[in-house]
Amino acid sequence: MKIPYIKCHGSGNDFILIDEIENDFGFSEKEREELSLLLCDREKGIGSDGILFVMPSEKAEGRMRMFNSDGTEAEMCGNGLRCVARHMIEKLGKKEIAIETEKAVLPVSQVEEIFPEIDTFSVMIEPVSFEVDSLPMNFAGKEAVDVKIPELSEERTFTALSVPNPHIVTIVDSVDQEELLSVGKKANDLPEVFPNGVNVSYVQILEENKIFVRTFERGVGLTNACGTAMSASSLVSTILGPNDLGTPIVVINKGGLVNCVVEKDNGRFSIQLRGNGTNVYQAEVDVDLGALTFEVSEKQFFAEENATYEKLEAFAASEIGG
Ligand SMILES: N[C@@H](CCC[C@H](N)C(=O)O)C(=O)O
Repeated sequence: MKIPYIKCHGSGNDFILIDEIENDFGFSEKEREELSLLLCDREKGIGSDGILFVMPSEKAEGRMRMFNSDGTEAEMCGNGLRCVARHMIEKLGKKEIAIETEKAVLPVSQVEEIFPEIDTFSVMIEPVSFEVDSLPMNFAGKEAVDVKIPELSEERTFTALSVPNPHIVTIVDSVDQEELLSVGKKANDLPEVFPNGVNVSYVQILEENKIFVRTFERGVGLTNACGTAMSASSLVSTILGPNDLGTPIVVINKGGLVNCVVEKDNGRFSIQLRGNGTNVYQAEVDVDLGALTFEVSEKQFFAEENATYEKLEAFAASEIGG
């Protein structure tokens, strides 16, 4: 089976984008899982944090399904949705469209650049819920806001929320990557507390409306950035920290930066996530799922936009002294 794909990223969170509107491959659920395991592998595969399947929708201009590198499907993917938004916006020649995701039809648009020369896409992150049942999380209370989870850490306090994939967020003085790795692994090996697993983020407040976020992603591990995690972290650091509602929060990550605007309307939170949707290259992969082998054609790189993105990356690194 020959599958054209685009290798793309949002803040260095990288994906293989497969357009099933252009080509109806008729993948089974098992094939989606197998493709993710085979192609996302960093050593033997193409290498990526996940696959974005772009499909037709009856409710919107397109539909996104996102599979993590371990073959599991996520309810939502913020960085991935920006890449899908860019793909569909360019394809349809419109600036504002809607994309169906597992839990909601979400508005996406091309907006003012958040960094010089970086085409910027805004995606709505919702529904948002602090109810522990929405993750799900087994906890003695309706919500778990700024609470200890002794199975994970004796010291830290976490806030649980779904956006709508499951997240826990802790605010720290400085991000200890080794600790995050260990806590992330523990949290995803704790079905009695998190039956469906959970994304774990450590947030450092750099100044008012500027934070640094690192995330251990369910189904992947430590990634350069996670869009839903940066959105969840912006909301938590608005409620528990110095950030403001309705104001762009600059979120620095290992792969760049995004802006998040947290809004509250009739008691309900939503977050606008704004950032890049950068294409790295396009190619075709010839996959034999029976033999679990594949071959990639010659790659056509998007050299200019990648060179431009390097400037944003360098700026973001300088913001955290890297
Ligand atoms: N990196 C994504 C989130 C991908 C899904 C996540 N690992 C999960 O299983 O919930 C993002 O940018 O939001």
